[in-house]
Amino acid sequence: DKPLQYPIVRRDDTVIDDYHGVKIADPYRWLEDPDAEEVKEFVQEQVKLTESVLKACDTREKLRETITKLFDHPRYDAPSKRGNKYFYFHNTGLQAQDVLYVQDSLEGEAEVLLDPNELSEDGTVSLNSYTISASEDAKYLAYGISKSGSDWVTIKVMRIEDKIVEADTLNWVKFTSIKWTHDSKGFFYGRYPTPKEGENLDAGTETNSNLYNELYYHFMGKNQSEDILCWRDPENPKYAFGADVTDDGKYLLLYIGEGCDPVNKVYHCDMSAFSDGLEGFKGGKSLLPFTKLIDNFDARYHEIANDGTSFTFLTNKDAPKYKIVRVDLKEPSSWIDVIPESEKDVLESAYAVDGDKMIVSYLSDVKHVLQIRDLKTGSLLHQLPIDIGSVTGISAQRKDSTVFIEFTSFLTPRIIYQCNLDTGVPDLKIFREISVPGFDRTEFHVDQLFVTSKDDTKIPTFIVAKKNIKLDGSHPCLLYGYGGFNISLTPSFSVSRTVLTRHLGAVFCIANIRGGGEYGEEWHKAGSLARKQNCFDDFISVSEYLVSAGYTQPKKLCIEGGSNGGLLVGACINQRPDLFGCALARVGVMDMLRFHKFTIGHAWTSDYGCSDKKEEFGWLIKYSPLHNVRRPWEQHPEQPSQYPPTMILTADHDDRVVPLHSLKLLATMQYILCTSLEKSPQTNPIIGRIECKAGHGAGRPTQKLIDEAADRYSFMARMLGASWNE
Ligand SMILES: O=C(NCC(=O)N1CCC[C@H]1C(=O)O)OCc1ccccc1
Repeated sequence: DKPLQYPIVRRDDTVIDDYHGVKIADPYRWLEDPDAEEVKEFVQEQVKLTESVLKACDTREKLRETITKLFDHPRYDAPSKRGNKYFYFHNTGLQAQDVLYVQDSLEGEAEVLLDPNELSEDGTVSLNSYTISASEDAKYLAYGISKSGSDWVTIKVMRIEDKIVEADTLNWVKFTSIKWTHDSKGFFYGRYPTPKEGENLDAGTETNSNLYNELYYHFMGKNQSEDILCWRDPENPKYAFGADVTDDGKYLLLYIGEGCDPVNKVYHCDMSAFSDGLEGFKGGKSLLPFTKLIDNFDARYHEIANDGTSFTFLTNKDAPKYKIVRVDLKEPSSWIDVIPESEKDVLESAYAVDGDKMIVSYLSDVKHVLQIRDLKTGSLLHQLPIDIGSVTGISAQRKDSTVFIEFTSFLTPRIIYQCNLDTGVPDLKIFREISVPGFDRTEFHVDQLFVTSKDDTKIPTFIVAKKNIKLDGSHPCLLYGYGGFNISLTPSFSVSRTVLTRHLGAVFCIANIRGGGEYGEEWHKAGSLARKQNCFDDFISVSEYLVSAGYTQPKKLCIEGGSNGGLLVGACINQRPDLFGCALARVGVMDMLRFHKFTIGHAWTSDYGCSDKKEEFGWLIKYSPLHNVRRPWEQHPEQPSQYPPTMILTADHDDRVVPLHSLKLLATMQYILCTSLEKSPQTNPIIGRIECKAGHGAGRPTQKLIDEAADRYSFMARMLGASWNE
């Protein structure tokens, strides 16, 4: 087909930065201002170009229709018991946002408690978080709402008995949980300072850096201006604060983090020592009096339970695959192991249940294993018999003897198990099973392979495909990856992926590359900082394996990733443009020299490093997608290849990874590969899909999710030459 008409975009060649003596041009710096008319025009031009390409993708409507139909099935999440009531989310199928229900008993009549779909016409207002006041009765629902997918949250409070929404409204809130004191008089939450300059700096389109986080306590019935400032640390503007109130209502725990590494400080405050609760701290005279238990960033500590001053923590201190430890606040330097570190498996989470037990979840070769253990001794009581797959949620409280477990896998949409611990041997009963009409799991097969990477590291790789495919290299293949921030890609069910494998004959793969948490902190570190290139080597090795083993061939292989995974895709097409038949880079981090300047980007230096430092600039400049676009036909004249067809996706309210990353890479690729040449060998399209009134992904309404999937995968289908079969 005829070469695309790309817009001619202004380059400002006067913008040249000096990084430790190295001059780096940044001609599209002007694309960093979301409010500039010129940037809005750039976006409009790209939207038009992309629409013209998508119109020619003939599976687009079929995909939209089939994904919509398969998506239209009732979904639930596990119930949570709070006080004397149960709470759970439910979606009838195509509702824009899940709805929060409440019931007096598991069998009782459920009623709608909060329906976010009523908060906006187009479903773009979402429920970001919620917490029920923790006293005996479930008195209040405190909840955070987000608009257009932004990370900014407005906290509201509803009285549960009559569903009246109180006047209390808290703004400038981001990245926080909500923790009630047990007297239900109020709750702790984290926020950022109200900016001095103009308003509209919490729209979700601004790029201002989020620094100087603060911890507050809100009294019900008061104005936010009367909230108590509990903690802040002006000397350390990158610090972020999290609070927790222990089950006995006595202690306030302060977690202090500085970035995204699994490391934090832990301070504690005995609130029972305050004569009249937190009232005494009104007027902001002083911060709360904390005692420092851990005052360094050597490890992560997460509280599991306490009995008086004896505290049980999950930690990775001297245990990169984590362990459970105990300390008495009265003797803060003597720690004992309760569950020692496992040789092979990662101890991912633990919850106190049934008074004297805990349910622990291990990740073992990227699949979850659940155990019941004695809280005091750590000894193994029961192994819970769950299938190969993922535990995506555990709903448990120490005072309850019943636990709810959310399970999913590639071929299991979701099963919610109910586990009663007060009977001798705990039984796993199916409480609810999500079924997807039209999905027949017997048509598919799942494998887990271990692919050898460039340095001989074994990379776990899941492969999902129709049964009995021939390994003749003929299949379109979608390879998905992430590789960072200690995040593990475990098996999950996806409607759109099911449609691709069923109707496009696609093979779907997940590569558990380094940088994730699949094998604990060593695996995470092996794909971070100076070793970030391992992520790309791993992903490229898995790609080469899929070709050599006969699953697919380069021109039928599509790679996809989001956010840090968008960086993965951007780096891999720069390094091996010949290896892929299509690339989908979603909300990617593409400018590795400037990411730390925008919103919460400064927190990511724990994985990436920072160009402010000479050595770390040296790491970043080598793989930064924006700075490594080069003409393949000039690099390797012997094989005049070109970049694969590439779709770069972003959204105007993405204030996690601001859109400038994608816009600058798009302009750079279109210039270097296409518009700067009279006649360019680059005939594969390089396009941007820029969504409006949408953000990084969380809270995206159902229709927008479906529309984007239809666009992404119909582009992929056309570029891979995949045809639709009923
Ligand atoms: O930024 C993240 N998480 C990392 C994140 O969202 N990243 C990391 C890279 C790009 C993007 C992604 O991959 O989703 O969470 C917010 C936060 C707030 C306060 C302190 C630490 C973290």
